[in-house]
Amino acid sequence: MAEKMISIDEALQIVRNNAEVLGIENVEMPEATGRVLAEDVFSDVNMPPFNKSAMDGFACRKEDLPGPLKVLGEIPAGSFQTFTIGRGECVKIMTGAPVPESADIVIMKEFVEILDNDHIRYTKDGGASNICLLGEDVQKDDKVLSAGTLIRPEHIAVLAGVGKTTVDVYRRPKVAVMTTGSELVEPTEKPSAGQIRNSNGPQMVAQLRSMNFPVQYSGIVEDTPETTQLAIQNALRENDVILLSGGVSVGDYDFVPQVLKELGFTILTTVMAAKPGKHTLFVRKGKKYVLGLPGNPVSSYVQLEVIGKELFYRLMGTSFTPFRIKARLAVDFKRKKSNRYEFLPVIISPSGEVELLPYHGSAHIHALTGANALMEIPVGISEINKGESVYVRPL
Ligand SMILES: Nc1nc2c(c(=O)[nH]1)N[C@H]1C(S)=C(S)[C@@H](COP(=O)(O)OP(=O)(O)OC[C@H]3O[C@@H](n4cnc5c(N)ncnc54)[C@H](O)[C@@H]3O)O[C@H]1N2
Ligand code: MOO
Repeated sequence: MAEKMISIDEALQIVRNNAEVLGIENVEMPEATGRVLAEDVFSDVNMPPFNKSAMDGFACRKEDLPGPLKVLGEIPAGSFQTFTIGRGECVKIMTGAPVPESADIVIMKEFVEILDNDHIRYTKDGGASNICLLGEDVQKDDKVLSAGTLIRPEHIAVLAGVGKTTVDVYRRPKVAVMTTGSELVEPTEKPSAGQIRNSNGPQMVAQLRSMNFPVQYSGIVEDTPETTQLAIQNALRENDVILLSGGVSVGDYDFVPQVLKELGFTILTTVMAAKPGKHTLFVRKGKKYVLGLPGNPVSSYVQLEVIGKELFYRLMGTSFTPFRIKARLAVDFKRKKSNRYEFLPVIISPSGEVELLPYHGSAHIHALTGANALMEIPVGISEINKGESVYVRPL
């Protein structure tokens, strides 16, 4: 009997409810990109640490403009000099240098006329103060980053700025990638009759590497219950998650669900109202997880992006929000059945319109290489007219 299809949202919720963080480790700050902070980070300094000049020019009192102003001396960046600027006086100052307390404006050197060796005049009316005030960006003891933040290079700059040279981050999941199918040969081989090359294995490894995860490639597993069981048991010894493709649907040789049940795993998802990716298997036993993706390469790619990323980022202590935008369809779209949430390879044109591509279904990897986005078609929608807006996920 056919199993009940759950929605993608239900599947995502099941993943969220089950994925538990794997632990915390301390890493050197420069190596922390792609990791998730396991602690709040506070600033040990004010930023800027003093009233700082934003321009190369002259510091003076606004009320004395346009001058003439007598130049008392010079303050380069990196030096801290105490000038008292009085009526009709100024100090030459560089970007990044501390502005003397007695000045309330820095006039840009481009708007200054040199009158003689030590006198200048402002040639403009008004203008910004060009002073970044002490603590205007961050105050000492302010929280600058929160636990749960996925660290990007711009976060590294903040960590560096507050002198946080090592940080607590959540442990990344160790993932074994495995492909099942007696028809598969590795890319180094020429397929014989009835065989195809394993494209999912390298694709899944590449997707995980782009997330900066350590990956163990466990190879091709023949379609027998014994080899499937042995391969899963071996991979589980050193890994938190097995990411596998193929053998997860209803064929006579699709042994993965049965083997996982025999190994004591709880089956949490089997069929999902998704196209591609109807057969997306998610199972758990304690802190070990298996995500079984459909064998077709487009299905495996898409569901690693949709369900896989939710699982991996949750295990790492953060949530994953897919980046989606709304764009107008350049042509009419129709589909026969609307019972699954569909992801379709498309091109967002330079003018921002969504163009469809020739696409023959979930085995058609070449369609993905020509696409720059996935268009989303919700359940219940079978027609979308030209000019209507659709959600697209840029690739
Ligand atoms: N009676 C039914 N048959 C099928 C259904 C169904 O609901 N009822 N669903 C179809 C859909 S949709 C999909 S998707 C597939 C999923 O099947 P499996 O995940 O069990 O995958 P396989 O049967 O092992 O393979 C499917 C397809 O993909 C090719 N493949 C497998 N692994 C790789 C790989 N590593 N690299 C490249 N290509 C791979 C495989 O040769 C098959 O052509 O089931 C449908 N059938
Ligand atoms: O789920 Mo299958 O992945 O629709 O082709």
